Amino acid sequence: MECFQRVFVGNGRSLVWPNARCARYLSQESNIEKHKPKTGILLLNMGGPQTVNDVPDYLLRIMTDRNLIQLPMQRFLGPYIAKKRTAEVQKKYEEIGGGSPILKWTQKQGNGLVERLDTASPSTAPHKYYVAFRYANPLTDETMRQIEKDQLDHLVVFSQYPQFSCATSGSSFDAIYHYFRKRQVPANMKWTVIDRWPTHSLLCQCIADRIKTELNFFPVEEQKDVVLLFSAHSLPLKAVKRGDSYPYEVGATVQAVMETMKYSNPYAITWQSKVGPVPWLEPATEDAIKGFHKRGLKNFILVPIAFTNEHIETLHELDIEYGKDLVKELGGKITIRRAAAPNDHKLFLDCLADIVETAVKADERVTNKFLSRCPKCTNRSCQPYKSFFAKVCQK
Ligand SMILES: C=CC1=C(C)c2cc3[nH]c(cc4nc(cc5[nH]c(cc1n2)c(C)c5CCC(=O)O)C(CCC(=O)O)=C4C)c(C)c3C=C
Ligand SMILES: [Fe+2]
Ligand SMILES: [Fe+2]
Repeated sequence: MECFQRVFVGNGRSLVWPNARCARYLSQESNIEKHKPKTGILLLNMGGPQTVNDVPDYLLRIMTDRNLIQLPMQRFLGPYIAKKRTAEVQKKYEEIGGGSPILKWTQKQGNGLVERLDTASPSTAPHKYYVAFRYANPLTDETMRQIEKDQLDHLVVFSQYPQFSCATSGSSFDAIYHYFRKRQVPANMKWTVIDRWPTHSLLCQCIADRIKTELNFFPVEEQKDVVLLFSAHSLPLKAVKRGDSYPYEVGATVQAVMETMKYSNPYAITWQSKVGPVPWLEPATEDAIKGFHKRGLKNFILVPIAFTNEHIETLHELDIEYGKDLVKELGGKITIRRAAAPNDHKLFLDCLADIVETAVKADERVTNKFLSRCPKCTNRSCQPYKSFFAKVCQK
């Protein structure tokens, strides 16, 4: 008899619950013990400040992360730049409602994911999701402590960036390595690492659906000419020259989405959110809109392609700076709509669950053998002998 059974709770929803008639369940451990999660799914992301008061710490962590930014005399220059940017960044958060929605969306995604896994994979249930942010609460160290306490059988480390960059996913993996640098890795806990999923078919179907929703706001006869601008966070050219795979993986996502949409519309990849004076990937989203507008194009949909939640760069940069301010600057003779991020779209929750289920079934420590080592990178997250993968996954 199964120790766990599926209990239907209405609205077609179900939960996995201890089976009170199971002899093993009754005779052995307590109810509480049986509720102990067996499989954890650790959702990695950068996070964002919950309130404007959290902005200084958030920026300080960003500016002192050498996997993300390499500055001369970083210990001094990093905090200095963080302090200088604080007021400007706080103002932006105030304009989008006072804080980042990343945690809210991640929790919705975690709940949707666990619900699906409990139903589809009772043998590895109960599942529990954990959130580890790199620059905001809940931070990686705090979450790893909880994971150790929970004594899981299996931990699935799941980067929430679909495309790998050693500045983003790499930095999060490095934070886990850092946590275990002076600690024992839990001996009985199995690990699975999901480091990228840029062309997953359900991700592409979800993004295509988000685009179609926006296309329907245009007059039918204009819909096929609406320009889709897939907008990804830019990357310094220095990182591209080191061999970071992020730009190619962003390209792969865009091609897979367009394939799903049967190349129904004109499209381009553009890059947003450059910071500082060094050269970054171009064309910038703003310049692309201006350039296409000059050539007489007037209908656009901006599609966030490298981040799965709404965040400051969709809600402020795309919606306010381009969707409102730039439209005004261009004399109002242009329509810019924006596709929603995947957020809690059903197809996206199905996508997350499919990725985890497939990875667990494959029973390999690392799901993608092309674990990024930028050929010329000196970042700690790229150095095999020091890295998280060497310590945790490849022993
Ligand atoms: C998803 C892809 C991202 C890549 C690649 C990336 C690289 C990258 N970022 C910086 C510097 C900053 N990024 C900042 C915010 C920020 N970055 C991403 C995503 C990627 N970054 C997101 C989603 C956000 C916003 C999160 C939120 O708060 O909602 C910031 C802070 C904001 C600011 O000061 O304007 C900095 C700084 C570098 C240098 C880099 C590549 C090496
Ligand atoms: Fe960034
Ligand atoms: Fe690298």
